[in-house]
Amino acid sequence: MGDEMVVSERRQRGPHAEELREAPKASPRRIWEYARPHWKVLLAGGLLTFLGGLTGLVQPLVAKVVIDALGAGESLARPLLLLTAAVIGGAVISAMGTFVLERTGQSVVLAVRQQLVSRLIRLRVAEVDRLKPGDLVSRLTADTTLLRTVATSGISNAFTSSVLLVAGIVLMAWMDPVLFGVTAVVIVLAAVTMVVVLPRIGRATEASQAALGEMGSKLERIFGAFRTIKASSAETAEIRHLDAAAQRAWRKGVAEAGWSAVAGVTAWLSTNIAFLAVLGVGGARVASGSLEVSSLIAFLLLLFYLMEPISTLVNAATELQSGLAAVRRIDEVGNLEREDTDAHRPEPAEDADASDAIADPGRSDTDTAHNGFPRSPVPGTRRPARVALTDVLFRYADGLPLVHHGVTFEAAGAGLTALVGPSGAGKTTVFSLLERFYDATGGTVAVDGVDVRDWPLAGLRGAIGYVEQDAPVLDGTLQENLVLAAPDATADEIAEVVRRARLSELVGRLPDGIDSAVGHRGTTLSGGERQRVAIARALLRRPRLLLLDEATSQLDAANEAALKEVMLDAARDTNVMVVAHRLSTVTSADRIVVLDAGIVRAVGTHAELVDSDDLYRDLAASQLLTAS
Ligand SMILES: Nc1ncnc2c1ncn2[C@@H]1O[C@H](COP(=O)(O)OP(=O)(O)OP(=O)(O)O)[C@@H](O)[C@H]1O
Repeated sequence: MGDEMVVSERRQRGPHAEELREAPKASPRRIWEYARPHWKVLLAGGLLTFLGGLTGLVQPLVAKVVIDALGAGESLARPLLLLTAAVIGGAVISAMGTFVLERTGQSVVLAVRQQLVSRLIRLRVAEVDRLKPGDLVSRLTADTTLLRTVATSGISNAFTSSVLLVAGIVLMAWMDPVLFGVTAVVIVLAAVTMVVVLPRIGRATEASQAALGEMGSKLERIFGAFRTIKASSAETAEIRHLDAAAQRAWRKGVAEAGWSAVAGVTAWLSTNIAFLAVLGVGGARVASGSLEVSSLIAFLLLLFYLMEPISTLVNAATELQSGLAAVRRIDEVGNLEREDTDAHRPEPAEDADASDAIADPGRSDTDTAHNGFPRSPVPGTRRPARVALTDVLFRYADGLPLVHHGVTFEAAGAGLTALVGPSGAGKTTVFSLLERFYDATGGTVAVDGVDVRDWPLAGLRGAIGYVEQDAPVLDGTLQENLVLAAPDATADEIAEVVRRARLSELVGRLPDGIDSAVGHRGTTLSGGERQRVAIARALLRRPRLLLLDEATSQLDAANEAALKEVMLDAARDTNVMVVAHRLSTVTSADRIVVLDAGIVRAVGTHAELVDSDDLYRDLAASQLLTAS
């Protein structure tokens, strides 16, 4: 024990940061990357909007014809008809274009949400352990909602306004280069102001979204321990925490609104000043006879017409900044370490042990179906798993002390193995390594002679039934809870585990039987019932290895006896490992592993250990209650 183990590069995990790793500042290209799959629809929508806008551009030109016709005393019927057709046609085409573009925006958001959900669910346990779920939830809800604005009106408005603006500028330059020069000076000054203002909008948005995320985390903290908050009369203090985050979101929101107002007024002022300047310079030129009145009016109309695309473009740029802030927060989730669900990796490893395990005919129960998940095993063909830990070194994160200092023990075949030891000895951590919630820092954790890191993850977990210490029951019905890990279980199989987990009486008592709702976190069930539901769920998976983390709280005698019976029953044909906190559990165990401060002190039966191990004798004398 205690030998330094070298872990291959492949197995090393990245540094363990305390917060979400900051994604680099998002560029507008990131938003384009999300939109790219829809480029054809985007193009069609863009063309429609552009066409709609073009008919608008034609209007000043037609107006010039109307005025010229008026001056020449010609009929107005034709030009007016043309103008009406341009207005109505333009409106219809614009509406179609806007719809197509906004629909694309919604599709972009849908894709982002789907990707985010799949990333969140596949996060490694280690990442979720150090993060705040409430903040992650806000990235899925609040940030994607923000992205929707930019991906819908933002993309379409930016696109249409830019095109119209460019067309307008070209038209202006063609109509009168001098007046265009006057306009350009004013517009360039406005653009410079925007360069200063826009990044500030982005930063304010990001800070306000972060504050929203913090509110989510605080709420999640409160509802995660609602009874404790009430019982501790901590409502006022918790409200203060939430209020502080809400105030921060408000401050940043106000800052964002302020900068947006500056951007808006800059756009408005610049076009109006340009209007006045053109009127002044153009008027002087009309007076000197170098410009026709109709040309000045047409130019002013064009400028007036361009006011809208300019302010829309400014709005779109503002939204783009918010969208980029949201994309950055969404991208940070993408940087988190995810599990390789390796649904399509057929074999565990290249080493000899691994191929032995695969070739073993007794392994029919770990066969994988088309999607890599274990098939329902044929009763009678299940072979209990072999578990072996060899010189396992483990720390939860770089910089933290070792939890396991070289743990070595074996638990092979059917039977009950009890892990005992003082609180914090590293018992639950053994289960986390077997389930690969975490990977060992050194040494090997093997199931059936194959390093767990070389098992396809779905295959490994499919062979294991796991009952956490606080035996979580999820919101939903009893039936939904039971089939969580075995969605294909038949009614007979469910009835069988209900009987084995001593739940028949409960099912009989509930108003809707097995279809009764159990409440958020199973609050309508007792602690012992929740535990048995969790065990039944694990058993329904027909595991070859059952990991049971015994609750530290005391159960009443009837519940304790029921639980022990269920365990012993399962141990007849399954390798059952239990983190034991009760004397009755260990005395029934076939093998007891005594862990102390990250090393295995002794292995044996109850009788052997009472004779040979002082720590065990003390633990047994104190009923193995680990809160020592
Ligand atoms: N996610 C985690 N991150 C960092 N440290 C952890 C984490 N989980 C557990 N630890 C630490 O690792 C050590 C071993 O924890 P573990 O839960 O394995 O102990 P245990 O023997 O099961 O204790 P108990 O009997 O009280 O449940 C403890 O010191 C604990 O503080």
